[in-house]
Amino acid sequence: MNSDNCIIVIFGASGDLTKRKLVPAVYDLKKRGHLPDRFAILGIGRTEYSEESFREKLQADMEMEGDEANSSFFQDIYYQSLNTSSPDDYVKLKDKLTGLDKQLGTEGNYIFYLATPPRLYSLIPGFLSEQGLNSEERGWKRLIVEKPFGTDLQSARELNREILKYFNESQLYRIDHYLGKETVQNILVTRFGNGFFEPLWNRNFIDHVEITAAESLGVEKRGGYYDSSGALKDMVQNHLLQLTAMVAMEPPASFESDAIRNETLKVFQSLKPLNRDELDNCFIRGQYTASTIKGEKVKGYREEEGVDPESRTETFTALKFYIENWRWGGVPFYIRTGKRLPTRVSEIVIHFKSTPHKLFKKAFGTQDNFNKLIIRIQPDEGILLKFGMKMPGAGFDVKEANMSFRYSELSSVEMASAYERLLLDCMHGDSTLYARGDAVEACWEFIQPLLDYENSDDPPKIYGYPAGSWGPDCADDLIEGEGVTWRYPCKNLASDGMFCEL
Ligand SMILES: NC(=O)C1=CN([C@@H]2O[C@H](COP(=O)(O)OP(=O)(O)OC[C@H]3O[C@@H](n4cnc5c(N)ncnc54)[C@H](OP(=O)(O)O)[C@@H]3O)[C@@H](O)[C@H]2O)C=CC1
Ligand SMILES: O=C1O[C@H](COP(=O)(O)O)[C@@H](O)[C@H](O)[C@H]1O
Repeated sequence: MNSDNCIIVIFGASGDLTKRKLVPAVYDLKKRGHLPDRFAILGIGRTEYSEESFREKLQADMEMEGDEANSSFFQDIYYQSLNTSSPDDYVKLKDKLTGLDKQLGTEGNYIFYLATPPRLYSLIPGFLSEQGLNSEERGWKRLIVEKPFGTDLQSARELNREILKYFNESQLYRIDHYLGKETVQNILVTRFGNGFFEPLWNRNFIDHVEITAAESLGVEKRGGYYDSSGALKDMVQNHLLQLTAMVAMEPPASFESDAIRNETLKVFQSLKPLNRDELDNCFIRGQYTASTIKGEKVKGYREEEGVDPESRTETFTALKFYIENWRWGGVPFYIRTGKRLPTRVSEIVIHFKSTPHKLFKKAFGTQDNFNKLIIRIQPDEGILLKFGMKMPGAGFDVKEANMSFRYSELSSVEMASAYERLLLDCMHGDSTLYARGDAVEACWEFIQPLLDYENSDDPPKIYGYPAGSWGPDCADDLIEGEGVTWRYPCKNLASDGMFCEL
């Protein structure tokens, strides 16, 4: 599909997200021939740059030299310094855009990308609207809003309400970059493009579902932001619940954006509310402590730059919950995410029920339940099916066997980054892989009792776990059942450090 000629206006253009994700994503789109003939990026920030010095900064950030740096891509990048809170500066922005339209032929089609501190997300749309920059009289106007979309249920509702005064839902693109990952989209194809998974995909055959998003890095340079957020808001409210919806949703009637988003919303609306009395048994919080990983000393969270030395913000969380509907009644979902875990891996494990009668166990003493489907989101994307097979030789010794598929074997084409995919979708006006306002609010509604508990006078415990381990030991207690544990794709790496209550 061809994209319309357009300008991407990035607010927060001197920031980390722009240099690490957004501009590289547009660069890759250009390399793959996905950009329209007439196109520009207009960077916006308070910092003063000339257009040339802004281009040079981006080339340096992207470590580009020689031919790459001289490519026509950088000639399409412009910059305007602007104080996001000054109404007069938006007059200058409008003039700049009108000038670029005349010069380049971009036809008044603009994507406004909000990559600023989140408090500005509710202000910038109002200022844009004062200048008529939300009007689609001449060219389309789309607004991409970065995460976090609110910090709790009330603020998310207010933010929706405020932005919707100026932009319609159809113009609004709330980004959740997990939805841009190829393998996340592939969950839909796996489930709804094959006849044999779906008949088993329900409470009759599935024992429990496990979703993990583990990171080996700590908070890096984002300590200031992270300390006011924590794993629950940073990862669970958005990415992990979106993954849950992909696993749990009903087949949509069509592949239209709203058909899919209606089904994901129904999942969020069916999440069994977490009630305060149960929370101590289904909600675990952890924070990484100093340790040694592969011989190297690693800081604890409280020693990280920008973090309160007495912080009680969780860098790990695990949660057990249920989806109350016909398909999933009684099936526990376990999710966990954390920083400074032993490896970077995101995966979904569907644990199938064991056979009703353990024929081989009775006769020969061995027959575990091997039946799992593992959907690996990253890295080394793919799908692994585990089942039991007879070991060659006498008797009936049953061992685990694997059938695996690697995404990289399907095509030699390099996979697009999530931001690349999502930006292209926005250029095409396709919001399927963006979160709808009602879904974002439903996710906050589910999380809110946990936030209330965290902010109460008697907050939940927080446990220290050594950086490089799989989080607090007590996370294992969440999963109930004979011989059932989390899947550990790689062993603990921490060679010292303490598990403790903080
Ligand atoms: N970095 C990441 O990996 C991710 C970031 N995000 C979200 O994207 C947004 C941007 O993040 P990130 O790039 O890391 O943040 P940075 O702090 O690196 O950049 C923020 C940018 O906003 C600009 N800005 C505009 N107005 C203001 C203002 N009034 N006060 C302060 N800064 C202002 C700053 O430029 P100037 O000073 O020139 O005005 C700066 O370029 C955040 O909301 C974050 O939550 C989401 C996912 C990942
Ligand atoms: O949104 C976020 O996601 C990243 C993890 O993304 P991934 O694509 O690397 O899995 C996380 O590090 C960050 O804290 C969070 O804000």
